[in-house]
Amino acid sequence: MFLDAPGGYGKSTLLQVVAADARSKGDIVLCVASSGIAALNLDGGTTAHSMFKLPLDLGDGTGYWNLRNTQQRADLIREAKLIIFDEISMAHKFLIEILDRSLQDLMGTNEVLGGKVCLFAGDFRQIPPVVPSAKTPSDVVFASLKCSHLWPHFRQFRLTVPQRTRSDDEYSSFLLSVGNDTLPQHVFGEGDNTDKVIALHGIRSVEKLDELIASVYPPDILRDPDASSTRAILCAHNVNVREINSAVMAKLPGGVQQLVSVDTIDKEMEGVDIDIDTLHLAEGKGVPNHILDLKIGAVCMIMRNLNMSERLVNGTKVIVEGISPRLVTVRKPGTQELIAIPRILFRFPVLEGSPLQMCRRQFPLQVCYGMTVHKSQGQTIFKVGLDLRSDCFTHGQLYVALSRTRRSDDVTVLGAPDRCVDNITYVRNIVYQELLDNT
Ligand SMILES: Nc1ncnc2c1ncn2[C@@H]1O[C@H](COP(=O)(O)OP(=O)(O)OP(=O)(O)O)[C@@H](O)[C@H]1O
Repeated sequence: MFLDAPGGYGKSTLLQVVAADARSKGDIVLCVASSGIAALNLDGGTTAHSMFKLPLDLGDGTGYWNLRNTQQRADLIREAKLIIFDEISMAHKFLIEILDRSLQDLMGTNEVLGGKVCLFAGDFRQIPPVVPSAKTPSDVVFASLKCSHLWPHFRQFRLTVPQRTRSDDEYSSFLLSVGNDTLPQHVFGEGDNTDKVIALHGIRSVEKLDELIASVYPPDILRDPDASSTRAILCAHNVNVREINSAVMAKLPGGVQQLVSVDTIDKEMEGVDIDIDTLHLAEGKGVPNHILDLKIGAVCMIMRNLNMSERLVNGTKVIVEGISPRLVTVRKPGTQELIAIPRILFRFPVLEGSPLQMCRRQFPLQVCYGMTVHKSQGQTIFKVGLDLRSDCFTHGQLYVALSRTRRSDDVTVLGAPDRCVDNITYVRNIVYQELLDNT
């Protein structure tokens, strides 16, 4: 079964209810999602990789994984009456295809997904799987479950009433038009430099970064880390995230404490002559920087799945309570319990695509007043700033960013300087129609 609905129509909430109902009758329900942070929306949720012990490298998607490797896990999966998978539109189709073959092998049957009752949920208007090697939109579309041989086997159910934006009907309709790409297009620029954009009518526009920051994090909110953690400035690009976090950190009270990573060349690469400054400058996807600037009271995001049962996963927001070179002490917003975060080891290429691997020992923390739209998928955010000085670059990014809040009044946008006309900001909306067919 596939539960299909636009963002904020209550998919995750319904999955929770279905799981709770089945469990109340004594049935085993496995709840997974394509990311740790999305899995937190489900009781007992974990990542699909962790639940099914799937390989991180999905290869060409033709393999299968021997689920019998772990006896206890194999028994649990065999016994499960229902498998729930949220945010499936973000999962690479290879993951579902490997899961299909692995379940068939475990259950000893040729039936799709081993004959298990599966309830998958997602919204193909939202951001598709990340395909690092993608060169064209077709490469991204190819990776979607929609393009899998399994897709025709799913029976579809729809939710039709917006929940997150139920107090703002006009905004609900606007969001749907953004997701379905049915708003009128305007053309900016001339000759070869033209760009098709849509108008963000009804959304407050600002012209400077300081104004955007002040609208999301006014001084009284900045002094209250719990309140700050319910807000975010969303950006399409990491470079803007970094700029926003530096600017907000400068406004936070208190002194900065610098935590410097220990960077080394990977053991297997010993003997390779490389400058230590090159290692310090290296940046990896999901890897903290060589220098981590923190302040007491700063809102940070955890950058690794540290502990699913403690709900400390990649994307969990925490508030810094203590800083020392060996430990950073944090607490989750709305709680008082202190959690010690140690440094951990990150292994990654010195340059993207390079075979030269390096190791960085650093705290898995990143200041998160600004964050990428990708990280916000699946979340409800009380006040959103949109930094669209650099446009969105992939399918569904604008729609995900706009659909995190409850009302249009809770969004403020900063666009490129030449894209704000009469207080209306014009931005690019990328939608791959192939992903919306039959949606
Ligand atoms: N039936 C309901 N009644 C009241 N509030 C609801 C209901 N369903 C969902 N909500 C609220 O609406 C918001 C969005 O719900 P939910 O996260 O389940 O939507 P979603 O479709 O999974 O969204 P997304 O696609 O963005 O992940 C949440 O704040 C949730 O508490």
